[in-house]
Amino acid sequence: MPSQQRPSLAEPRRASPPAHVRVCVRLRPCGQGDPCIRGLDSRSLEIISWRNKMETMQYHFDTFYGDQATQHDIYTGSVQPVLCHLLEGQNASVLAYGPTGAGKTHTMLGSPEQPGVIPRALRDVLQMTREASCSPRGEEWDYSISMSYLEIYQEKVLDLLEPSQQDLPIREDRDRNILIPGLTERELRGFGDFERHFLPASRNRTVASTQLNDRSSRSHAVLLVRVVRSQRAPPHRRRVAKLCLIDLAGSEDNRRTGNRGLRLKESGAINASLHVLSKVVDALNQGLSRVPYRDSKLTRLLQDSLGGSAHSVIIANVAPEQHFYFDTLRTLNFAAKSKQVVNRPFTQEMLQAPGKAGPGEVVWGGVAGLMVSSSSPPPSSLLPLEQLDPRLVQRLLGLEQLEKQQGGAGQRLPLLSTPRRERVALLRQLEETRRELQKLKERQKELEAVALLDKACQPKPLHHSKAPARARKQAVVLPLQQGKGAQGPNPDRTPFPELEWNQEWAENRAPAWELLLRPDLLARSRENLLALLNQGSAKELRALHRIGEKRARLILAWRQLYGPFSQVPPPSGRTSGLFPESEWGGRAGAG
Ligand SMILES: Nc1ncnc2c1ncn2[C@@H]1O[C@H](COP(=O)(O)OP(=O)(O)OP(=O)(O)O)[C@@H](O)[C@H]1O
Repeated sequence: MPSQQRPSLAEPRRASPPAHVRVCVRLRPCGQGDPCIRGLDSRSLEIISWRNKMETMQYHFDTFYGDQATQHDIYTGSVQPVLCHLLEGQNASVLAYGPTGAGKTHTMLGSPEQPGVIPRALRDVLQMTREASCSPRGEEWDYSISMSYLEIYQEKVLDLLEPSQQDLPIREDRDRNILIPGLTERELRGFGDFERHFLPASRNRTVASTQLNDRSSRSHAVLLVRVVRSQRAPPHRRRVAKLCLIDLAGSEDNRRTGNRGLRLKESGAINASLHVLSKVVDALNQGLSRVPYRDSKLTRLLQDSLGGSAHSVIIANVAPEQHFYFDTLRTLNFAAKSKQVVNRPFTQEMLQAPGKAGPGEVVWGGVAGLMVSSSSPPPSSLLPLEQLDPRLVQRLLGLEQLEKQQGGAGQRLPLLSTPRRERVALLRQLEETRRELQKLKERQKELEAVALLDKACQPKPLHHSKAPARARKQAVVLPLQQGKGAQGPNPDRTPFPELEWNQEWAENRAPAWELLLRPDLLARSRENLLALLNQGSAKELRALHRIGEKRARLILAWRQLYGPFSQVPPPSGRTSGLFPESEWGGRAGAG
């Protein structure tokens, strides 16, 4: 095969030593009133004890920045050191945490006179890649940098570069990289590009005046920067790293903020997600098997920054005034427990055919931290074989071989003639193999279910052709199919018999009762149906007209993989069925 067409190959991940989350605390200058906290040295501080005002409690962090510290100090002391990992293909993230009005936005964004972490980091990343490509060894490498910018507002993921009200989905690929299909990504060739995209986007972030801050952030803002390093000549190695810069919304004590109405609702969402963040840190510290990343959008998005694959820095911002006392204490306690979180950064390199993966394209197979993609394919068994992770294909082939060896009549392994110890080991290996194979088969079934639902979403073609069905069938992982039986593939038999039903649904023939109902009743019944589709158990779904066991399972599988449905089929017209065309279009586009 010419190298040009060779599929991407993933090398095993190269793990770095475990890295503790680095935690620093920044104290903002005191406004009115007496301070309740003061620094002791470059790592420690003390705060008045709530039990006894004559006593203090001491805290130690990686770094403590007093109220005289400059933006430059914070950046060079805590942020700059982690950026070098980006060129090694490892992820990094910086997160500003703290109560409202304590200086998070000042630290991350700053002002034209005192630029914060974000502009400084972008300037340096651009500079670093320029220098690396000009160095004598760098001649063989191309670098590309791109950015995306989003906010999480009231549990909705909103694009700040191309603002709309669409709540973007958060997905995870099989290598646990977090993806946001549909999120805009802009290429950055210089700092001018960054300013051109970032400044107007920052104005799109939701801010409002509260009693504690005139310009209080009402959302968590996340800037994602992707750094891709590709080798010009064969073997075309490619490393991708992600820098995640996060300005969290501040926790708010609503007895003091005086928030009402919308502000109170926003505050509820902010506090709830910060509470989940705290639970995530607790779960990681206790080594629990279930870390509640999925309990909020924020933690889902931060999954690879906390306890994941990134070099992470938390900047805990605190305010010195006494009326911030309990907020400060909570922040310090969060910061103290975050110190114990250990991340496992790794580098993964891909061998990539030149020109295959430009900015915005996703290489399947688990590039470390490849997070944002406006064109990532939905996870589906319909990926052509050459796009499947080669390790998986190899594994399947090996398993298939073993399965054949142990499964075929008259082909049993000569276990009886093997010495006892080896026999036990062999049997154990076979058992493991069987379990693994079972898992893979289940996964494949799941993917087939998704593929089936994908198909159901496509508008019905005017002229029926069998070609698409064949193409899909071909793309299903081959070794497993072969393992299914001796009949071999039957070209006349659709691999997905349920398609007929789905096609019918996709055609959207309005049932007569819908046409007769009053519009308000119809709308209500559709709302109920949507709630049932999104929350119903398999049993409840089966209670629906024309939904049997299989269809209920398909709906559950879809829900699990793609999140809640946003619409039910409209009563008439030519839309694509259960999944609205726009939504489907977004997903298809993401593919
Ligand atoms: N280190 C600092 N030096 C000077 N001024 C500061 C500093 N930190 C914060 N400020 C000022 O304090 C005010 C509140 O800061 P900022 O808006 O950054 O708080 P925040 O933590 O982002 O609040 P919220 O969570 O409500 O968005 C701003 O006017 C900011 O300029």
